[in-house]
This record gives sequence, structure tokens and C-alpha cells, in this order.
Amino acid sequence: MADTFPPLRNDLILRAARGEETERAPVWVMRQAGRYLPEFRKMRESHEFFEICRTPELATEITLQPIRRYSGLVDASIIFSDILVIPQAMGMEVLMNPGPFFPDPLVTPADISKLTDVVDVDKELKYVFEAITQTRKALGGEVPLIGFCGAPWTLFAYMIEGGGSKTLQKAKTWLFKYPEESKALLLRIADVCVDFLVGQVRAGAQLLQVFDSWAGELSPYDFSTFSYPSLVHISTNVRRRLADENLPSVPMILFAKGANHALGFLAKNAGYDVLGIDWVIDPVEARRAVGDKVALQGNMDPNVLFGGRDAIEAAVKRMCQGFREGKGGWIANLGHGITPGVAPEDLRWFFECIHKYSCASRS
Ligand SMILES: Cc1c2[nH]c(c1CCC(=O)O)Cc1[nH]c(c(CCC(=O)O)c1C)Cc1[nH]c(c(CCC(=O)O)c1C)Cc1[nH]c(c(C)c1CCC(=O)O)C2
Repeated sequence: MADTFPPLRNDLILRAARGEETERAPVWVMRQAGRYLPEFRKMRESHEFFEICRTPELATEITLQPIRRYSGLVDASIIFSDILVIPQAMGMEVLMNPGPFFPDPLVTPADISKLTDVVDVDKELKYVFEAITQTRKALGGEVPLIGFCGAPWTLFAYMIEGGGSKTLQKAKTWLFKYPEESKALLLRIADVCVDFLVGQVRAGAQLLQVFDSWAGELSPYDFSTFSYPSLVHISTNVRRRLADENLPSVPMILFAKGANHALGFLAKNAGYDVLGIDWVIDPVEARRAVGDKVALQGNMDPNVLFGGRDAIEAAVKRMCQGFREGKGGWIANLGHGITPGVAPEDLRWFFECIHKYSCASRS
């Protein structure tokens, strides 16, 4: 199937992900297909969120929106979907109104029996695979396509909280009151993540990113006890399965948001090629922590995009200097997803500044 895809014309992000110091930093932004784009909001007027996710033609169209708008400026696309398609595939109902809402969350470990026993990922998430194949063709080789999933801890937290939460009190109650059941559930989610990520590569994804958006809510000990084993389970098994099935060995990105204390350990042991970082850590310090073991991705505070052109330029310049001080690959990005309300032209300016200031030579 792979030879039916158009040849890739921009491999900057693939080279940076492999640790190469590229002539300039490749750049994309998390949530680049989303509510800050008028063309996305227009589509949302006539289609529900998960309807778009489940309709490959619509998901393809939205994935391409930022690629078209910022053609020549953005170096990767990310398939339009959501991390919560995994809880859905496991048998849970998830609504988006406007944030995620689970009408029937997991309350005690007895509720685990309500989850689907053996998830047939190829059937349940076929729509994502079809969207990936269609998008890969429609991209015409302009930039690589990133596939993704939520990390088990972040998904576990949503499945128990039933939506967003400031404290994660319910999810943490599980960790501390039912540690063995929690670990088992985390690995069960991880197994679904493995099938899902392998399926995305089979469908045409050229990189994979795992979003552990709530990693930073855990103490270092709890992160290493509960989240970390499931992240290693994913990297180990995805790589093994890709090799066994003669699929491309694509770079894997881990974004364990806020778990900056663990960067050095993750770089050595977690089995990912790239670690994403948020803006709470300085790039120089992050590079020192990871050495030359991995590439880094990040990390401008997304709210700088509200600060006007001068603020954006100054922050990008500083960020570029920081990341270029150390050796190793760097993928420029925000430190978390772009938020609704950003003016699309300000994001364009962010991309332009990255192009201008991120060349590899050290000053
Ligand atoms: C935690 C999380 C979710 N989803 C995701 C995460 C991890 C990244 C992060 O931490 O931000 C990941 C995600 N969600 C979406 C993508 C698409 C690809 C992309 O452009 O990056 C990706 C990669 C689309 C989306 N997912 C969602 C929207 C907006 C929904 C709408 O159209 O109303 C989009 C474009 C909805 C969503 N989905 C989720 C939340 C909390 C929300 C509501 C708040 C918000 O919009 O940020 C769960």
C-alpha cells in the first residue's frame, strides 16, 4: 500500500526526530486543526465534533486546513481526531458539549466489567485508519502525517473523572485506593493504544505522538509507578509489532506534559525518539537533562500568541537560541495546544519567526 502514496517532499521533521541538527527547525503546532481557524468553525456549524472524527472525508478536509493556509511554513500535519476515541472504542459513551463529557464514567473497579472485553481496534477505529489513508494521499507528499493517541494515564483520568477536572481527585483516589486494579486498567488501555498506533502506521502515519497531557499532575513517584510503565509498554510493543509486520519504523514522540522532572530518565529508558516539553522548563535545561539521547519538541507558551507580534518574535528568538545551544534534533512547537481565540495571522507570524531564527548555526 505504501507505494501508492505520493513521494514525500519535506522530510525535515523526520530528520530532526532522528536526532539530526537540521538546517532550520521543522515546525508544527499541537491542535493546529482547530477552533482558532474560521474554516474549522464553519465546518463545526453543520457537523458534530465526533461526526467529523468518524467521517474520513471531513477529517481529511480539516487536517488539510492548516496545511493549505500555512503552505510552505508548516512541516507536519496531524490527523484530525481526538484522544477520547479510545475510551469510545472500549465501550464508553463520550460526548463533546463543549468539553468532553462521559455520561457513565467508571466509579469503582466493579465498573471495569462494563468495558468491552476484547477491543477489535481494526473494526472500532477503522474510521481513523481510513481518514489517515485518505489524508496521506490528499497531502500529495507536501509534509509528513502524524498519528497519535492519548497516554493510558490521561485516558484513565478522563474515564474516571467523566470529563475535565482541576484536581483529578477521583482518578487519584483510584491510584491510591485501588493501585493494583489501576495498574491493570492502565495496561489494558495501553494494549488498545498499541493496536491503535500500529494500525495508524499501517494506514499511512509517518510519525506517532503519545499525549500524556496530565502527566504533570502526578508526583515523580506516582508518575514512575503508574504512568511510566504504560508508556514503555506502548513504545516496546509498537516497535516490536512494526518490525514483525514489516511496517516502517516511524519516529515516536512522547509528550508527557509537566513531567519535566522525569526528562533525563525518559530519554534513557522510555523508548521514544522525541520528548515534547512544555514552557515551564528552559530549553537549555531540558537539553542538559536528556543529553543527546533524544530529540526535543516544544516549547513556547501558547499564550504568547496573544501578546502581539513583537512578543512572539522575542519569545521565538529566545527559544531558538536556547534549543540551538545544545546538540541534537529539535522540532519547534508550542508547549501545549493552540487555544481558540488566537488570530490565524499571529500563528503565521510564529511560523515565520521560526523560519527566520532557527537556523542551525550557533551564534
Ligand atoms: C486532552 C486532549 C483531548 N484531545 C487531545 C488532547 C491531548 C492534547 C492536549 O492536552 O491538548 C488531542 C487532540 N484533540 C484534537 C486533536 C486534533 C489534531 C490537532 O490539530 O492537533 C488532537 C491531537 C482535536 C480537538 N479536540 C477537541 C476540539 C474542539 C472541539 C470543538 O470543535 O468544539 C478539537 C479541535 C475537543 C477536546 N478534546 C479534548 C478536550 C479537553 C477538548 C475540549 C477542549 C479543547 O477544545 O481543547 C481531549
